[in-house]
Amino acid sequence: MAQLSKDEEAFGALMSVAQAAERAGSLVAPLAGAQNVALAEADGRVLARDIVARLDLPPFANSAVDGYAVRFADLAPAGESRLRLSGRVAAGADASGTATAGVAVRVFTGAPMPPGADTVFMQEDVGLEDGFVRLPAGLRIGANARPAGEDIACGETALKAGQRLRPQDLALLAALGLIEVSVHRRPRVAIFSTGDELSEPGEALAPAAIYDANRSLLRAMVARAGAEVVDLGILRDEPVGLAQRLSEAAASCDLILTSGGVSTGEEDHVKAAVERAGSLAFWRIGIKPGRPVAMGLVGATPFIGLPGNPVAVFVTFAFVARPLLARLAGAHFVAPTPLPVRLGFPYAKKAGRREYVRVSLTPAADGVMVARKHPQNGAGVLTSLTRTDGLVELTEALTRIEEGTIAPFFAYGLLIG
Ligand SMILES: Nc1nc2c(c(=O)[nH]1)N[C@H]1C(S)=C(S)[C@@H](COP(=O)(O)OP(=O)(O)OC[C@H]3O[C@@H](n4cnc5c(N)ncnc54)[C@H](O)[C@@H]3O)O[C@H]1N2
Ligand code: MOO
Repeated sequence: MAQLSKDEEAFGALMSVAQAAERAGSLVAPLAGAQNVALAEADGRVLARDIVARLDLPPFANSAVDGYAVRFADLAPAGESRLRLSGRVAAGADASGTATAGVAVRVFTGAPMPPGADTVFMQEDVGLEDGFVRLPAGLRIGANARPAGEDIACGETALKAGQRLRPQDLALLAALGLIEVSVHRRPRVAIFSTGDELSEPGEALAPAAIYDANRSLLRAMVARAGAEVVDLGILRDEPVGLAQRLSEAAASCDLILTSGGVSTGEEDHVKAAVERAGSLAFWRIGIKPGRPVAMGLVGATPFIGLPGNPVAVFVTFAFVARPLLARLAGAHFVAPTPLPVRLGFPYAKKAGRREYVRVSLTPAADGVMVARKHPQNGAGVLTSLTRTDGLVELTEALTRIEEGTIAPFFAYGLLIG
């Protein structure tokens, strides 16, 4: 608690993650400008307009199985029926001239239903003898037949503007016959690392230097979030040059992300540079790891200063930057849904901040997944991210969490899509 009271003395109560998200959201508006892209290029893009189905899906009633189509009314009211076999309709064939009164028609999966037929018996369930088909009792009317429009009806909204297109959305658009869609322009996101201690991978490592890991992390996270990456390299710890580079980036990008240099040390120059080139909206929020995160504007371009520690970069990108990026991209941000897991450890935390704990999952005898805390929880330990399955979220009000408590778990896949 001593640390918390010192924090409060120095900085006042920390802004919550939710308040920070709201504040950040109020500073950015969705980008103007849409473009048409071919379906083959549309994965991950954000729809600029609603898509209305211009045909029924499926477009015609068809058989869901290989079997025999009949008119339900021709079946015996009780017990087995026996109908003459007449006609054959394959997928892609024209069924319009096929007679169905009092007969069973051979059909295949995807074949149009012969006119008047409403029910299909699976071939495994029937008996064949001398040009007749024996049909067991018990099938309901409409069984194994797919009516036109059962998936989506002509005139219905198939996908809404703001949907970030996933593989299954692309399949739906293709099934509706579309070859291109109108999508929002992708935000251009400038990425900088800051710090005199940073070397580029591939270069010789100078004394007291480390290789820049955060730009690789951010490049991939930004790209997976559907934005265009503008990698601007490493900025040195020097406020005037920093402000200059930030202003240049603001002129050609829609969002600036930096990592490092946002804490309290006198070598942490990023906040001062942002104040020189624009304005700070907030600094420090109630999140761990990642507390020193800063947000502001450089000119009119939103800026997020992520902390330097790589785990803090991961967490603050996922929970602070990603919702803002979605808003810029014109997307409906769907907050990832955590799943319940059982904590395999007790935990003590400070009130007033949201903590994300790196955990690995193993199933217990009762089938519930048990979360085990990674032994190293330093915000600079990259293997704590590579050797675990995801993050357990412990919300602001919690202080003491007992082993066995059910807690929300975010698999990494939910945070980097
Ligand atoms: N007196 C205080 N010290 C610190 C505080 C505090 O409140 N008071 N906060 C701590 C927390 S929490 C974090 S997180 C860090 C964040 O500080 P900065 O954003 O100023 O980050 P740096 O000091 O520049 O770097 C922190 C750490 O991360 C390494 N780093 C930086 N960039 C990269 C990169 N691109 N790739 C890999 N590693 C990177 C850097 O070398 C440092 O070790 O501050 C705490 N201190
Ligand atoms: O909150 Mo800082 O991000 O861990 O170490």
